Amino acid sequence: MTKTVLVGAGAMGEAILAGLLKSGRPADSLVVVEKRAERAAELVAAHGVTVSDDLGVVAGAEQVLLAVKPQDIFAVLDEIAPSLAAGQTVISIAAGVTIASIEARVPAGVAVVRVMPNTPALVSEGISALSGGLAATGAQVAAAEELMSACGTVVVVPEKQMDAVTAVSGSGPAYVFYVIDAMVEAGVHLGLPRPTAHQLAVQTVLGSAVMARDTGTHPAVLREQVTSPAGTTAAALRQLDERGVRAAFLAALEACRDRSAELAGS
Ligand SMILES: NC(=O)C1=CN([C@@H]2O[C@H](COP(=O)(O)OP(=O)(O)OC[C@H]3O[C@@H](n4cnc5c(N)ncnc54)[C@H](O)[C@@H]3O)[C@@H](O)[C@H]2O)C=CC1
Ligand SMILES: O=C(O)[C@@H]1CCC=N1
Repeated sequence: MTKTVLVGAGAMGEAILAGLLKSGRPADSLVVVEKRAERAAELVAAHGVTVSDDLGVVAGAEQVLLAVKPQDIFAVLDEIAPSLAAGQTVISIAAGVTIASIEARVPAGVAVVRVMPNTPALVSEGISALSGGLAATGAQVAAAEELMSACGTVVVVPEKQMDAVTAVSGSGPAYVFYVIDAMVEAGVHLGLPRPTAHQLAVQTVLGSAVMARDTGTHPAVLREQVTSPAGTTAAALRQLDERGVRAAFLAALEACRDRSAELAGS
């Protein structure tokens, strides 16, 4: 029996698919619905899953995970609603789109769970924040948590925090890749061979993240440990402060949160 139908296998849908398969989820318990034929062929070749272009396959599935754009989700919901029945769970990862707006489009008794994942799901190092809707039972929320735990860590949050979550972790990988890219380019500017600069920057970010997670020490303290009096790090951090990098992060995350809230009405 098809346990889970994944609708929309773009960047995030494929990352979740890959995380599920890597965690040992059998390919025959999943069906992917992807409307672009070229993309569907890529997914079959890369993951050996069944890919359909028929949204009717959601009938009878335990969970229907919607990974289409916020601008497309209501059209998809209107199309699948006649095939849904009480007891099924619709899981949406669409940024900004509220549980209430999804509940209004599905039959009574269909559970809705809203999730904000991130792309490191692809390597099982993602983090997903999850909120259950009114019709979702504890068991259905737990099943959604279990599904997403194949992609990394899962935290349960009140839905009102979802736009802020999107600003920190949903879009967060993009800021980290931006920082890595900037460090590599700066390293090349300073004369390092590009592969060396790349390896140094990536491992530095990875090692720092693991250290922050595993020691539980406040990041400001970890930063102080790197900063010798009148040394090199102090000279670098002074430039970051003078150029307003901390303020830029605040403005960026505020803009992200606001855009997420705007997408509610898309
Ligand atoms: N990209 C990311 O890092 C994250 C994305 N999200 C959310 O995930 C969703 C997808 O985002 P992306 O993967 O970036 O977008 P995308 O545009 O790469 O993927 C969307 C996919 O849905 C397919 N699609 C559209 N309508 C369809 C239909 N009727 N039937 C079947 N397939 C259909 C498209 O062909 C495309 O492959 C969005 O709602 C976004 O807010 C959430 C967290 C992180
Ligand atoms: O950029 C976006 O809208 C999506 C949602 C979170 C990350 N990517």
